[in-house]
Amino acid sequence: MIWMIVGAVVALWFFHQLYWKRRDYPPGPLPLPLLGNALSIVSEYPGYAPLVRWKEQFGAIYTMWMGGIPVVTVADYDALHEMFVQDGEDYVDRANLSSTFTEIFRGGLLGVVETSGRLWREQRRFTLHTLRDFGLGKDAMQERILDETVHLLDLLEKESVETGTTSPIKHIEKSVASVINLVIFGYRFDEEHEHELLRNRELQDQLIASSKNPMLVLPIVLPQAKMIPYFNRLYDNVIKIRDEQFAFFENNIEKHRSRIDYSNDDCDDFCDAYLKEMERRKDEKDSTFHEKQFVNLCLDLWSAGVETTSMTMSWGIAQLLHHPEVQKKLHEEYDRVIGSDRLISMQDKNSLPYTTAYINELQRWSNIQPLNLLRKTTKDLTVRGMTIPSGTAVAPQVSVLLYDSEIFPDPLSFNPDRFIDESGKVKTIKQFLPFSIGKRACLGEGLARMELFLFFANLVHRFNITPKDPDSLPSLLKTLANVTKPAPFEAKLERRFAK
Ligand code: HEM
Repeated sequence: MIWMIVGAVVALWFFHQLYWKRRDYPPGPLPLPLLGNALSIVSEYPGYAPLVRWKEQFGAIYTMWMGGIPVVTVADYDALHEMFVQDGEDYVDRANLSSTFTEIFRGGLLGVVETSGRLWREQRRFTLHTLRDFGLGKDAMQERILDETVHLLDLLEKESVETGTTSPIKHIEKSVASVINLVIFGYRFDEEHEHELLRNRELQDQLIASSKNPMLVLPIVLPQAKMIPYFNRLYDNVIKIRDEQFAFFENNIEKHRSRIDYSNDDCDDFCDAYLKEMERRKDEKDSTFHEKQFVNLCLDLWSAGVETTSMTMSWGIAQLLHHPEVQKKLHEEYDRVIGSDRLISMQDKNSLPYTTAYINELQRWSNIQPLNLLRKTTKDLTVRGMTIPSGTAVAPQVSVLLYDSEIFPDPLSFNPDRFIDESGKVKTIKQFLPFSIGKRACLGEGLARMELFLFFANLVHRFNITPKDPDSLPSLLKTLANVTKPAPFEAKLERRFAK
């Protein structure tokens, strides 16, 4: 008798796992109990292969399961446009899969990456508008980025001359972090301030190491566990790291506050602009502009902006070492169009189509976010005859488009010419969407595009870049991280023009 009951329970459980819980969503790969389809992604890291395979099997819209959570995945251009542009408001909210973690680490649903509703709208609009006023895409921003680019090139050259080679990744990360810090707080990580960046990096590493301990989940989901000293120590350690990370932003905000002049509208940086907006709205009921929100917004601009941009740049140097023929074509373009050792600026961009094609191909090939951030449906929907309930997590999986062999034949090979048309101009390919699509598309796209262009155009214009050892080129394997990351490598730089 007991075995019949056990058998019935097991059968019911399988019926629920394999059919019942999946019946309201678009079809997709069979999820494993508890793990969902996460194992396929992890075992075929960074996950492009299963995502592409499932598209071929189930079509443009399919459901994959991350643990017990269904994620409706959208993986073709027409469907992305239909859903995220034409019906953008239906998918405008962010899915938050771990609200308890957010509450503890951020002090609430704050910032811009994880938020939704009025707070997100006001903060995103203000941030985009303010970055534009500071010259995102205009001269003031270009001046800052060019200045930082020159610092970076000098540093790479100095190391290469002194030691014979340079290890570019760590210098690139510092430079990209300096640009974000210049925009937010008005200073770069020069010798006086470098220790702040180093400490931030240490804290980030410690946070990642602590969150790998599965025991940490207990005091987070069950506060009473903090009465046991071991769990209390684990929890306290994470809170200490968070507080020190926030203190970096809070100290900078305090310094700005102590010297700000609220009587005029001029702003030196984003922090000035934010504090003035806070002051303007101080009598507003439920204003979304307050210090805790600002600290979280700074954290978001840092975490969304630094790794993405610096890893794309690092992949770019690795690919130049693998493809001397690409470097040769870039040099020919600079010799023909620029014709001297002057700095290249955004004004030159339209005359340098091969440089743009190279950067496009770099972003396509490096495909740095295999799994995109998740959005959430704001109501019950029917798309192409399939139902998607309100509140379902939805992923605009642009990484699948970047590796679609019908749009980009032989997608894993690196070939900038695929972005050049018959007349030698840059080819627009609508499926090329590295910054995603719709209302939640990347907020830093303008800044990132400018950084990538100014960095690569000036780097390749100034130097011949060769491998340390021609028989041992950098690995192109993507290592496990938030975004796809190259393993450390070295390169030799030689000036193309005498000093
Ligand atoms: C090569 C560089 C970059 C790439 C490839 C990239 C890509 C992306 C992608 C794919 C998203 C997700 C959009 C979605 O939900 O579908 C995103 C969001 C975001 N990015 Fe970027 N990004 C880059 C650089 C930057 C920079 C430099 C900043 C900041 C200064 C930034 C700030 C953000 C923010 C704040 C969001 C969240 C937007 C929102 O939820 O409204 N990103 N980015």
